[in-house]
Amino acid sequence: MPESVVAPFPFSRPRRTRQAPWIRDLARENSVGTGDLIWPIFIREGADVEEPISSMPGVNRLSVDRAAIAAERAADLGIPCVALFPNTPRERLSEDCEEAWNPDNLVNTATRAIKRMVPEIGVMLDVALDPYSIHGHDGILRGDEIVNDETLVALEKQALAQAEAGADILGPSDMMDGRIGVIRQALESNDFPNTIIMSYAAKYASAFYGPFRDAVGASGQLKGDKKTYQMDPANGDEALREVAIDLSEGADMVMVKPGMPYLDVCRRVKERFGAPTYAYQVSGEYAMLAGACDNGWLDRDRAVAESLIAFKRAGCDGVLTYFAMEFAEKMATE
Ligand SMILES: NCc1[nH]cc(CCC(=O)O)c1CC(=O)O
Repeated sequence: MPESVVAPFPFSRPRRTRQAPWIRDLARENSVGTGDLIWPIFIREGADVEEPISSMPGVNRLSVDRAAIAAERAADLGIPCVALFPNTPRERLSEDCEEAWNPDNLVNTATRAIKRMVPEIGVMLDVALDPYSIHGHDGILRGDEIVNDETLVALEKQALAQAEAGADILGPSDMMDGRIGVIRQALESNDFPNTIIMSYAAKYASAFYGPFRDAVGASGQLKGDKKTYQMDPANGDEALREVAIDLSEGADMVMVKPGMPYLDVCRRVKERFGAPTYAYQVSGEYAMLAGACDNGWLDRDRAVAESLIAFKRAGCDGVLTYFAMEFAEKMATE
């Protein structure tokens, strides 16, 4: 930040540059557009279905065909990328999570369907085992431990199946140690040199993921918490170490998650590394805002826009947000 030189009042009157829309436009430091957004979509089984998620009013689980149509609409509105999350049928959950590397699982099938219908939109997939495990954890459970290195073997298989299906960005969201290096090595050795890795680098053990676990059907199962692998919300320096590790292992882009309660972390990450930096405005943040808006306590359009510009102001290059479509639709009509 350049040191600001400010004249004493009345020579300095900050209100001069706020007096009318044209001068506010001219003085504005940041902007957020549809090109900054990644839209997360929940995928479910079946055909021609859209199923509401009660803890995320306004968000639906879509069948693969509906997801492809939605992705086409997103592309038309200028959204560059969608992120897909599966609501895996119960009978496909297991201890070993082999559904995660099934080439025909929900997200891989949806990726192929979207890439066929809308080749110009980016598709991002989460690399993590929680939507496939019977216990809802992001790794393999042995006794009461989430075992790191055995999980890496599973994540590698999952990542390769996703790259094979045509995913453009892989988003390891599991917080195992060493996973970026393993996945990058596997991609290089298997002729996927262009697959992008957006690492969930600073991912906190947060209360704000509750509605997501509902959406993917993992809330019932989860035993205990994720504190042995996700970060302590009290820590900031540790986030910088996590980001440093992931970049040094070959991540192209990094993410901070959740978003709004961690804007300080976004700022520090961007300033320290200058890498492409993203925030995930997570399900609980969506639920909080949507709930207040639905009750008439907040003006939805304004609250959503303000929440998104905050990420840009904090230094993020983009945001994963469940508000992406409504924001894009609003922008298109303005
Ligand atoms: N590893 C899975 C994953 N990927 C994205 C989210 C949360 C997204 C959201 O809350 O919107 C989670 C949940 C978790 O870690 O428990």
